[in-house]
Amino acid sequence: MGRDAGGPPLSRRHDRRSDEDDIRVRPSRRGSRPRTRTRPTHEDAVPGLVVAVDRGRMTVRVDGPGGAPLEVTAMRARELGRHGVVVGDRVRLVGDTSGRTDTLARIVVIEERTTSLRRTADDTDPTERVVVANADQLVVVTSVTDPEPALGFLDRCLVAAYAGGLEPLLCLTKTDLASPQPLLDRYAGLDVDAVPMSRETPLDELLARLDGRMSVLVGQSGVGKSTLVNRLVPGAFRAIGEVTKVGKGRHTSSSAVLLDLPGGGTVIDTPGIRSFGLAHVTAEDVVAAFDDVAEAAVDCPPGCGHTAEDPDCVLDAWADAGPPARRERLESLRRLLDAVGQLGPGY
Ligand SMILES: Nc1nc2c(ncn2[C@@H]2O[C@H](COP(=O)(O)OP(=O)(O)OP(=O)(O)O)[C@@H](O)[C@H]2O)c(=O)[nH]1
Ligand SMILES: [Zn+2]
Repeated sequence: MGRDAGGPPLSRRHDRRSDEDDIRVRPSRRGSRPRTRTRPTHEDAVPGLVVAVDRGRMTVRVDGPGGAPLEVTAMRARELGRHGVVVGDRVRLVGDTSGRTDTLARIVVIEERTTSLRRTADDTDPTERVVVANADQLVVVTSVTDPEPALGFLDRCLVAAYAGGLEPLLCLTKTDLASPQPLLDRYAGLDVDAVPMSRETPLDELLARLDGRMSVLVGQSGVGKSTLVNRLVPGAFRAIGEVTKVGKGRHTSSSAVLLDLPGGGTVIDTPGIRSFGLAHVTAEDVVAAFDDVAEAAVDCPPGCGHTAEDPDCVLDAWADAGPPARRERLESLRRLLDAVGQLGPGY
């Protein structure tokens, strides 16, 4: 929207068009100053991908000379206001994009996000933070034992994935120690894709799902996520066996970092994410990720939470009217909806 330098306050305007005409015939008292501030078009800005964020400094990957990837350090331009930049953001840069030591470019545009993995600090604090932008899938790494699967955390990860537009994938580690079957059964009703994994399992099955896509990896401490990342991205050198206490993660180790898979595709490791506050998520956001359920739920009363306690929820009737698998699907979905309703990120 254009801003007039010398026009009357908006409240006194009756007809915007005549007002503009008025200004044209009666030049602003400030003389040569242009009436409408011309915002830079940034047509020559260089497109890039944010691969790391560290205390206000972004590492942005751009096409260097000859198309070879080049990493440029950049800051947010002031004109972006409070708009945050996260790993996975597609941005446009101006200034020094040479990537040489001690140079700094400016991020002037953040492209619209296709997906956003979000969380809130806890379930009562509605301030939401985008953790990663534009990722295709959320890979939830969980061990089948040692440590025992944190079911509440798994449910919460799935909810965050569905609410953010990411496809969830379960990567079930340490299958040399126990069977993944109980976990597979738990999520069967939701059709969540799952890959069993141990240190000895070939990576093919997992790589087939990561190929050509941008995937975020989340997992609680000790599940074997670093072991996995080091296998997937030789040279990533993620620290293995490091003890991190929930809620006491150091900031230096908590930022997400984007890593390239040798065969194509990228994984984003999120060492600091041990919980998902879901204050920003509604039951509707979750239900919307399941076409069949969403279609049935249009007959629910407005604001229906779709849980077993919601008296007029039509989903029970929907489940009863179909094959037994529908009931299983509804039960699985309601477990996720319970996670939305629960308080406390440690749930
Ligand atoms: N038995 C078995 N142990 C594994 C497997 N994968 C990893 N481990 C062990 O589990 C422990 C934790 O592995 P990490 O890779 O450090 O786990 P993490 O998820 O990165 O945990 P943090 O370092 O706390 O973030 C280590 O002692 C690994 O050697 C597996 O497939 N089977
Ligand atoms: Zn309902």
